[in-house]
Amino acid sequence: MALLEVCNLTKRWPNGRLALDDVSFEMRQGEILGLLGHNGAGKSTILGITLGMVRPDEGEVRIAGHSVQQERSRALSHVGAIYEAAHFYEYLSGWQNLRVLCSLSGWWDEDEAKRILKLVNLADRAHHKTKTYSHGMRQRLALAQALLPLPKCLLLDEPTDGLDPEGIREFREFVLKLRSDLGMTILLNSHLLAEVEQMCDRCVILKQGRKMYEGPVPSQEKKQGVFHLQTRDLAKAKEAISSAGAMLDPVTQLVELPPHLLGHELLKSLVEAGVRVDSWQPHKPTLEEFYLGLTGA
Ligand SMILES: Nc1ncnc2c1ncn2[C@@H]1O[C@H](COP(=O)(O)OP(=O)(O)OP(=O)(O)O)[C@@H](O)[C@H]1O
Repeated sequence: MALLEVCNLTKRWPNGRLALDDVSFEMRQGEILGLLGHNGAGKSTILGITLGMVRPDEGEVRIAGHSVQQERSRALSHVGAIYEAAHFYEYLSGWQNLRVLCSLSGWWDEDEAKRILKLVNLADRAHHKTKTYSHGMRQRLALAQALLPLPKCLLLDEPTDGLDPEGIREFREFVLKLRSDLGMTILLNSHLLAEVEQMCDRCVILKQGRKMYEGPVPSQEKKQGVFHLQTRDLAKAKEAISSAGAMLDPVTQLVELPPHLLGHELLKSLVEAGVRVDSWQPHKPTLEEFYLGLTGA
């Protein structure tokens, strides 16, 4: 069942700029979906609409079946978010900040707060002032805030921006844990293709406000009919490959097979033609290759 449904969103800003053009996609319960696109592609506008902070011209977002535009508080009761830079009261502790911020929404449960602070690895610093926190700790406090009260769905807007490699890895592990331990559904808005590759089940790619792709993260799938060849006999290989009806790109050494030919059959022909084959592997395109090909960057 879809937990979050983005339905036919169109948004034109008052300055005439079209930020979103009929964008739809959905997220199933328990999945991690990456939202990708160049600067200005419309990712933050989608998040803003999903959080009820931006009004779409057309379309709506439904969370657990409730329309954000029609039943705002009901829909948003299922969502936690890290959206833009997190702001805290610097002279209060992490614990006090959580208490104040949660109380604004009329909800506070001390045991739950303790549990979440432990989950994000902040329990031992919870009573220190936030002005003493590192950037990584602030992001973990923002995550704790997003998780109170336990939402079904988490929206993360560039959550690892500015973190060092250790902080990025730590944050990634937290997020994967949230899915495995709590079955959380997570929308991740990120510029970091490697992050999306490592964390997401599926992705949506936007270009100039339009959806260009929705599906599995491409690098997780072997591309049918494309092999990577490593050989010292490039000229001989090229000849054997073209006489079998396939194509070799001499720069990338990728071989594209015609539909009737199987990889092991072409490998046999290469060996029979006397080509010294160092390696012959099904090609897994990276998300970067796929993304740049699609967005024409
Ligand atoms: N408040 C606003 N008023 C006018 N135009 C806006 C406003 N907010 C965003 N835009 C424009 O809408 C388009 C989409 O912006 P958006 O912030 O959603 O893109 P993004 O994909 O999140 O970009 P980035 O990766 O740089 O954060 C851009 O052309 C942007 O300039």
